[in-house]
Amino acid sequence: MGYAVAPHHSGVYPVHVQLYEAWKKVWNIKITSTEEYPHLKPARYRRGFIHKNIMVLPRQTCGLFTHTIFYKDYPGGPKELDKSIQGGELFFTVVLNPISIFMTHLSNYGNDRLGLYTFVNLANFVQTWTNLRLQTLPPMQLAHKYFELFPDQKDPLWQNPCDDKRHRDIWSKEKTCDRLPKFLVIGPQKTGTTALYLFLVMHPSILSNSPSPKTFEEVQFFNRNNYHRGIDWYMDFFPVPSNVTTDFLFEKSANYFHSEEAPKRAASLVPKAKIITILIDPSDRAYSWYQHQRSHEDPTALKFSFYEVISAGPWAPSELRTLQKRCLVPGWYASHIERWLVYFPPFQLLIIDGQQLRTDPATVMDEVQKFLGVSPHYNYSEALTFDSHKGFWCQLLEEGKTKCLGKSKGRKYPPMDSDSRAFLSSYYRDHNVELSKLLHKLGQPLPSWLRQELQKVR
Ligand SMILES: Nc1ncnc2c1ncn2[C@@H]1O[C@H](COP(=O)(O)OS(=O)(=O)O)[C@@H](OP(=O)(O)O)[C@H]1O
Repeated sequence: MGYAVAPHHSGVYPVHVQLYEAWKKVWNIKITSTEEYPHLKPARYRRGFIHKNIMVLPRQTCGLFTHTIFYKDYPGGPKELDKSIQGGELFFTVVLNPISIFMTHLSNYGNDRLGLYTFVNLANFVQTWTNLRLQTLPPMQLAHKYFELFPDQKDPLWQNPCDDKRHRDIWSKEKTCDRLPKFLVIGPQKTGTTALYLFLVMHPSILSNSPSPKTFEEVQFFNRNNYHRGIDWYMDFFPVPSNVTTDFLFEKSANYFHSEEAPKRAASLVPKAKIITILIDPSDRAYSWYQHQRSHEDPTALKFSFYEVISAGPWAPSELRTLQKRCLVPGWYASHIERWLVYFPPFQLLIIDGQQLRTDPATVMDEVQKFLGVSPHYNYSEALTFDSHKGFWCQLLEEGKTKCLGKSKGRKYPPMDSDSRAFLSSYYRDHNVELSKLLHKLGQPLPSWLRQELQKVR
C-alpha cells in the first residue's frame, strides 16, 4: 500500500530526514499523514506537503482518544460525542474538507467499538442531511487526488519547531532551534553584500554560517531548491551552541532579495529575524551584474553588449531575454521590499545605502550594530582602512597590512556607455518613484543616487 504513520507523528512533522529516507529505502513508503502540519485547530485548516517524494496528507482529528474506548466514558459524557457527530466539529470537518483522513484504533483494540460507532453514525448523518457523496479511496489514489485538488500545497512551509510546544516535544532531543540565524543579509546581488559580510564577521559577537562547498559563503536556502532539503540541512551550516560563545548568527544570500518565495519562507522559520538589504543605483547594479556574468564566461553575456541585453525586445532570442530578466528584475526595489514587508514588520528591516557602505563603511557599521542591538560596540573606524591599491575599504590587520575582498569584488571595467545609462534611467523611473514613496512612508532618508534620479523625472 505504501502508506505508514509514525507514532505521535514524530519525525513526520517537524521532519526528520532519516525517517523519510528509511521509509523510502526499506519499505517503499510513498504516503503518510499527520495532524501536525501546521499544528492548528480546527482540524480543517491542516495542509499537506510533499517531502523527499513522500506525500504527507493532513490528518483530521475525530475526537476519540486512546484512553477512551467505552461510549459512557467519553470525556464530558456521551452526549458530547454525539453532538460532534450530529452537526458539531466532526460533522463540519467532513463537510468543509473535500478529503478527510482519520485514524482510529482497530475495533478489536482493547474492546474499542467507539471508532465504528462514530464513523457509522457520522456517515449516516452526513448522508441524511447533506447532498455530499461519500467515497473512499486507497492511500495512493487518495494522495494523488489530494495534490491534484491542492497543487499549491505540494511545497512545504517549514515552521520554527520551537514556536510550538507540541512540536518541540515530538522533536528529537538532540535538536535545537539555537542553530538558526538571528538576521539575514538578503542582497540584492552586486550592492556590496560581500563587503558587509566581511565587516560583520570582524565583530567579536557575530558569527556567519559555515561555507557551502557549492555556493561559498552563501547557503541560498530560502530562495531555491535547497529549501526542500529541510531545516536540519539548513541548521547544519550553523555552529552547535556549546561550541560558541555567541548566538548572533547570520546568513547572507544575495538572491533572497528578489525571490518570490524567500520572504514567506523566512518569516515562517525565523519570524523574529532582522533583515538587512543594501541598495545602490539599480542601473549600476545591473551593469555590475552584467560584468559579473561576463567574467564567469556566461556565453550570452559574452555574445551581447550591455545595451543589447538591457534593450532586447520581445522577439529577441530566449537566452537573451532570460539574461535580461535576471539582470533587470532585482532592480525593481520597491516591489521586492514591499513583498518582504508583507511578512516582516518595518522595524525588523534595515535598508543600507550601498554608496555610503562603499565610501564610509564605519558609519554604516555603527548603524548596523545599533539596529541589531549587538554588544560590545565594535569600533570599525579603527578596524577598517582605505586601501588605495584596491580602491576600497578593507580590514586593517597587524603591522598595517590589509585584508581586502578578492579580485571578483571591485572589478575593473569601462564605465557604462551613455545610451545604456539613459535607457536604464528611463526603465527604472517608475520603480524609483515607488521606492522614494516607500522610503518616505518608512521614515527613511533617500540615498543620493535616488534624489538625483528623481530630479530627472521633474
Ligand atoms: N569594500 C569593498 N570592497 C570591494 N567591493 C566593494 C566594497 N564595498 C562595496 N563594494 C562593491 O561590492 C560590489 C560587489 O557586490 P556583492 O558583494 O554584493 O556581489 S555578489 O552579489 O556577492 O557577487 C562590487 O561591485 P563591482 O565594483 O562591480 O565589482 C563593489 O563595487
